[in-house]
Parts: sequence; structure tokens; C-alpha cells
Amino acid sequence: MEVVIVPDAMAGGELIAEALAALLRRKPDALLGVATGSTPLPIYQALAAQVRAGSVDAARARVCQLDEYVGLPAGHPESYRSVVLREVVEPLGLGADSFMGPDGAAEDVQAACEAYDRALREAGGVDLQLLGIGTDGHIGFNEPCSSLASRTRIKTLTQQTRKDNARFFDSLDEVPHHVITQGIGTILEARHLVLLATGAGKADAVARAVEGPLTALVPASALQLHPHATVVVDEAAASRLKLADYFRATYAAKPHWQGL
Ligand SMILES: N[C@@H]1[C@@H](O)[C@H](O)[C@@H](COP(=O)(O)O)O[C@@H]1O
Repeated sequence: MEVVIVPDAMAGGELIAEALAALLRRKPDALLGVATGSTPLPIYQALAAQVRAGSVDAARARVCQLDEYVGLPAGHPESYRSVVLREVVEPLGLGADSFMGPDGAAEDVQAACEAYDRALREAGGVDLQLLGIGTDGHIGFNEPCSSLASRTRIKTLTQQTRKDNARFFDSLDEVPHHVITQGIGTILEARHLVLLATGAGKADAVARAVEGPLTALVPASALQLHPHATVVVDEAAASRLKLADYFRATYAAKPHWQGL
């Protein structure tokens, strides 16, 4: 696992957007796994700026969702489908046919989960999966004690996650209890995992994920199993890392051509 400490969220966004741009230059139809929440927004803004400036062509990029609420009415502005269309697909100038996600309104949720796992494989697998981290260490919506081998499935949110996400809704009551999320086993199949965490509120989760034991109690610790996992953190989110100086020195000495 590589840990990169950046000064602030903006710098993290630009660094990761450059990695996405480099991937698209290498593989124009790359399948980009995107995350929701506030943290990755600077990545999407920086990538869209690169597209507008003509430094990367994203016209053939494909985008896929990490997770979704269950039971929100179609077109709800806070469904992750709506968020990804609004924050990623449209700003990159892509059409809705470049995008795939699990169907949170399906009558047969289990079948929808299995279909999504299959669709990801049939699409050739995710080239780069962006991840955020929950304050309880979750990735996607894999809450603590999710199986490290799990596939896309329905999960029940913890009260903490519902409270954390209530800011996107009019009230806590409106935050769904159930979600569909790519499983940890599904996420680990992506060729490159890039987790961005910013702010002091994530420092504890980051330290447990990066330097703690591999445990289902901290789903993000599963990144330790992946051969190409990058964790980008700002100074505040890095504040509890014991090896911070080592991570800084390693990144400073890294040849530029390697990218992330
Ligand atoms: N399902 C999403 C996660 O993918 C995201 O990482 C997390 C953190 O969000 P934020 O970046 O807003 O803190 O929120 C939600 O739970």
C-alpha cells in the first residue's frame, strides 16, 4: 500500500485526477469506479477541468457506481445514481449510456446485486476504483464486520453512517436504512484502488485502516490485501499515522514517471 500525504483536499483531488487522466491516455475506454460523499468532489472537479482544458479526452471513459441507497424514488436527487450523473458523468461530457450502477429501486434486490456484480465482470472489470472512508472505517457501504470476501449485496447502515449522511437529506428520518454496495471482494477485484480521506474526522479511521490489523471490523483495512492500493490523505487525516514521516520520504523519493 502506498500512502501519499498532501497539503489539503484540493491537492489530493488534483493528484488523483492526474492519475485518472494518465489512465485515460493509456486506455481511453477505461472503466472508472467512482465514489460518492463530499470527499471525492475535488477529484471530479479537477478531472472535468482537465477535460475542458483539452489535456485529456474522456469521451470514451466508462463510469460505474460503488453503492446505492435502496428504496429512494427514481430520480431522487440524493440517490447515488443522481449524484454520479450530476457530479461525474455530466461534467465529463459523457452520456448516461457510459454509466452503470446497481438498481436501488429493483423489486428483487438480491437479483439486482448479482446482476451488477456480473455486469462489472462482463464490462472487463474496474480499472481504477475511487474510495472514500466512513468515520467507522467503511468503504462503499460495507459497514464494520462486512465479510472481506463479500460480493455486491444489500446491507443495513449503522446509525453512525445514517447520521453522517443526514446532511444530504432534510432529516435523519429520510436517510434510508438499506443500501446496495459492491462487496469488499468485489472492490478488491479492481485493478487499482485509490482511497482519498481528508479532514481530522477521518484520522482515526485512516490510522486503523492503514496501520492497524487486517480486520472486518475496519472494512478499509482490506486495502492491505490489494497489490495496488493508494491512500491519499491530507495533513489532518494523516495526523494519527505513526509512519507519516516514512510515507512522506518514500513519496518524495518516488520517480515521477511511476505516477500513483
Ligand atoms: N457510501 C459512501 C462512501 O462511499 C463514502 O466514502 C462515505 C464518506 O463520505 P464523505 O466523503 O462525505 O465523508 O460516505 C458514504 O457512506
